[in-house]
Amino acid sequence: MTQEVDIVVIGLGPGGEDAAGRLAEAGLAVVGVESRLVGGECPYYACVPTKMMVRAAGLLAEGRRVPGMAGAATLTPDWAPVAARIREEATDSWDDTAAADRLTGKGVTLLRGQGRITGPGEVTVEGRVVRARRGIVLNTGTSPTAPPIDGLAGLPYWTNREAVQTEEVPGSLLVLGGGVVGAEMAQVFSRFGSRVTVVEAGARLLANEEPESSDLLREVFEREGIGVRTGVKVTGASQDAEGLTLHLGDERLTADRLLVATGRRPNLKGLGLGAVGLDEGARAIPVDGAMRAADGVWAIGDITGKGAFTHVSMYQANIAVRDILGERGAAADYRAVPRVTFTDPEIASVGLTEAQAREQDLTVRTGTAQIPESTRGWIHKVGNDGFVKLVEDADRGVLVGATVAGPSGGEILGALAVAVHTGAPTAALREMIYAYPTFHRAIQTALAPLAP
Ligand SMILES: Cc1cc2nc3c(=O)[nH]c(=O)nc-3n(C[C@H](O)[C@H](O)[C@H](O)COP(=O)(O)OP(=O)(O)OC[C@H]3O[C@@H](n4cnc5c(N)ncnc54)[C@H](O)[C@@H]3O)c2cc1C
Ligand SMILES: NC(=O)c1ccc[n+]([C@@H]2O[C@H](COP(=O)([O-])OP(=O)(O)OC[C@H]3O[C@@H](n4cnc5c(N)ncnc54)[C@H](O)[C@@H]3O)[C@@H](O)[C@H]2O)c1
Repeated sequence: MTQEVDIVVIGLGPGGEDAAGRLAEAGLAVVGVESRLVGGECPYYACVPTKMMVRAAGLLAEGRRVPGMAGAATLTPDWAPVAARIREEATDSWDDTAAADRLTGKGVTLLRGQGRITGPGEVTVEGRVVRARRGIVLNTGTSPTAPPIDGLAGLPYWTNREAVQTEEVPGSLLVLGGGVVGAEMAQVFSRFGSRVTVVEAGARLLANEEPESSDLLREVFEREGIGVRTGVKVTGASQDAEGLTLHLGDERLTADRLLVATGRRPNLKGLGLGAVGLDEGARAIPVDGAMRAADGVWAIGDITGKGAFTHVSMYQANIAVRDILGERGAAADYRAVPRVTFTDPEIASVGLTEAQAREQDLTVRTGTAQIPESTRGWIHKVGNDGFVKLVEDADRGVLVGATVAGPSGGEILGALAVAVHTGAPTAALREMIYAYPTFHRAIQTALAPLAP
C-alpha cells in the first residue's frame, strides 16, 4: 500500500521533530519516521540528562567551596537522586510516548522504524511505501563511534547512552577521548567520587577550542584530581577481574568502567542517499543556504556537518520549514555558532578561534582578560578560574570570535554572540557601559588591547 503525503521527515531529532510539527500545523500532510525515540539523542542521552548530571556535580563542587568562605559543609554525594531525575523527569524511563503524542497532536503521522529513500520523493519504512509530493527532510543525526583499538569492540564499554543510564557511580573510570563529551562526563563522575583518568590521543583537551581553554581545563581537572593523559596512543584494550584496561604500549590503565567518547558517526548508512543522487559514503550531507541537499531533499542537524549542536539543528529546521512553505528569509549563516562545554569553568565560544582567523588570512588582533583579576572574579574567589578572549578582524574593526571560560561562561557569551553575529564595531563595544561588578565586565578589559 502506498501512502501519499506532502513531506516525509526521516529521523526525528530536535530539528526534525520541530520541522515535522510546524509543517503539519501549517496544513501540510506530514509523515515523521523515527527508528528509536522521538526527539532524538538530545533529550534522552545527551544535552538534557548530561546537564542534569552537570548541575548535580556543580552543587557538590559549590558545597566543597564553603570552607574558608562561608563556614563548614558536610557533603555526602549520592547518585540516586541524579539517576532518578534523569529517569523520571528527563526521559520518562526512555519512553517517548509524551513526545510522540505531542507530535501526532500537531497532525503528524508517526511511522516507527528505519526510513530509507527508495526513489525521488519516495521513502520506505519497514516495507511501507510513502510518496512525498513536496519532498523529504533528513534529520538522522549521529551515533557514538569507537576507534579500531585491538580488543575494544568486544568489551562492555560505556558510550554516552550507557553513562546517562547508570544507576551508580563507578569506583574508577577511564574516559577515552578528551572532547566535549569526555570532558563533561569526566568532571561529573569525579565530583561524585569516581577516580577518573581522561585518555586523549590529541595534544590537548577540547581540541576545537582555544589552546588557553584546553590549558585551563587541564589545570582545573588536575587540581580536582582527574588524571589527564594527552598525546597518547592506545594500542589495545582488555578486561579481567581487575576491570577494564587500556594498553598504552607497555603501560596499563585499569578502571571499573570505560567510557568511550571519541566522537560520532553520521547515521547515513542504509539511508538510500544514492537514490536521490547523494554520496552514500560521505561524512556529511552538503546543503545550501536553504538546507537543500538535492531536488526535493532537505537535510538538517548533525548530518550537515555545520556544528553538532541542538541549537544548530533547530536553527536549520526553521530555515528548511520556511523554504518548504515558500516563505522568504535569510540564508543559513554560521559565522556566529555558539558552543558551550558545560564543565566548571564553562568553556563557551562563538565564531572563529584565533588560529582559525589566522588561517583565513585575516589581520588578527586579540585581547584577553583574566576573570580572577576582574573585580567580580576576585570577589567570587574560589571557583573563579577563567578568562575572556576576543578575536578581532582588525581591518574591519569587528569581532570574528570570542571565548568566555569561567563561571556562567555560556551565559556571558550571549553578549559576544550578539557582537559577532551583528558585526558590531569593536569601537562601539568599547564605548558601552558594563555593569559593575559583573563577570561580563571582563569583556571591557579584553577590548582595551584592540584599540587602534
Ligand atoms: C553526551 C552528549 C551531550 C550533548 N550535549 C549537548 C548540549 O549540551 N547542547 C547541545 O546543543 N548539543 C549537545 N549535544 C549534541 C546534540 O545531542 C545533537 O547535536 C542534537 O541531538 C541534534 O542532533 P540531530 O538533530 O542531528 O539528530 P539526533 O538528535 O541525533 O536525532 C536523530 C534521530 O534520527 C533517528 N534516525 C536515524 N536514522 C534513521 C532512519 N533511517 N529512520 C528513522 N529514524 C532514524 C535516530 O533514531 C534519532 O532519534 C550533545 C551530544 C552528546 C552525545
Ligand atoms: N555541551 C555541548 O554542546 C556538547 C556536549 C557533548 C557533545 N556535544 C557534541 O557532540 C559532538 C561529539 O562529542 P565527542 O566528545 O564525542 O567528540 P569530539 O570530536 O568533540 O571529541 C572526541 C575526542 O576523542 C579523541 N579521540 C579519538 N580517537 C581517539 C583514540 N583512539 N584515543 C584517544 N582519544 C581519541 C579525539 O582526539 C577528540 O579529542 C561534539 O562535537 C559536540 O558538537 C556537544
